[in-house]
Amino acid sequence: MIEGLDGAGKRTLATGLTEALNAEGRTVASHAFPRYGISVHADLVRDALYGKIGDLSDSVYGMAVLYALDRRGAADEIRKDLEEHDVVLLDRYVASNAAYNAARLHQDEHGEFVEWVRELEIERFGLPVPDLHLLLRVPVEVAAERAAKREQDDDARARDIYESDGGLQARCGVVYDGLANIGWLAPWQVVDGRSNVNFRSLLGPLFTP
Ligand SMILES: Nc1ncnc2c1ncn2[C@@H]1O[C@H](COP(=O)(O)OP(=O)(O)OP(=O)(O)O)[C@@H](O)[C@H]1O
Ligand SMILES: Cc1cn([C@H]2C[C@H](O)[C@@H](COP(=O)(O)O)O2)c(=O)[nH]c1=O
Repeated sequence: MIEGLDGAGKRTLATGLTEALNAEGRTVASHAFPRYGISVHADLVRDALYGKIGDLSDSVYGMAVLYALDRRGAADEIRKDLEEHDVVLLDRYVASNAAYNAARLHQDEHGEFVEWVRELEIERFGLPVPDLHLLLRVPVEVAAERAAKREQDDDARARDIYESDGGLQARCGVVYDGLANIGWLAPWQVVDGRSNVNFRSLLGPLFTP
């Protein structure tokens, strides 16, 4: 699973890893969450993030359930991919829901919230437990600069309410670090994303989490 702040470079990392794995003769399946344009739940997430569904986005638990329903719809496909491919790369997964939405709550509520996300997505929805999280860590300012650059390259991609909230991104970075420290749900490997990532150096950890 590739995790990190908005604009951290997750999609770039997923592409680089896929190329490096293919060059080693490994087959790769990949998915990115939310699955905009693929799932009705993801499209509802997008509408909420752009303020098109009243005050739905104010509800931390409501948003988390929508993200989780999007993933639940992909569970069978992910399980099939796990059988048919050497590696399944997911650009955001359950940990995104824990990190981003915990970051919208008071710090005292974080522990209870991340446990609720685990219980909802893994136990009730039966989503596969990841083998490894790759946390692409970059300073918030760098992630924001990259997100802004990407916006210039693709003007159809305006910033959503999470992306435009620098405070949220900073708190989310702190929650991610906490999840990585306790090895939440699965092992975590922190990847320094400030400069170019050496994709080949990550192939070992992918097979020995
Ligand atoms: N290591 C890097 N150094 C410099 N620029 C980078 C690096 N990685 C990615 N970028 C650039 O930063 C921008 C955002 O990258 P990318 O789309 O991969 O991020 P992302 O984490 O998937 O974003 P989001 O979560 O918002 O979809 C792109 O313009 C990309 O080319
Ligand atoms: C999958 C997922 C995502 N989020 C948050 C993280 C981002 O700020 C937005 C949208 O994701 P994108 O990478 O910008 O397309 O949603 C979340 O809170 N919970 C999730 O499960």
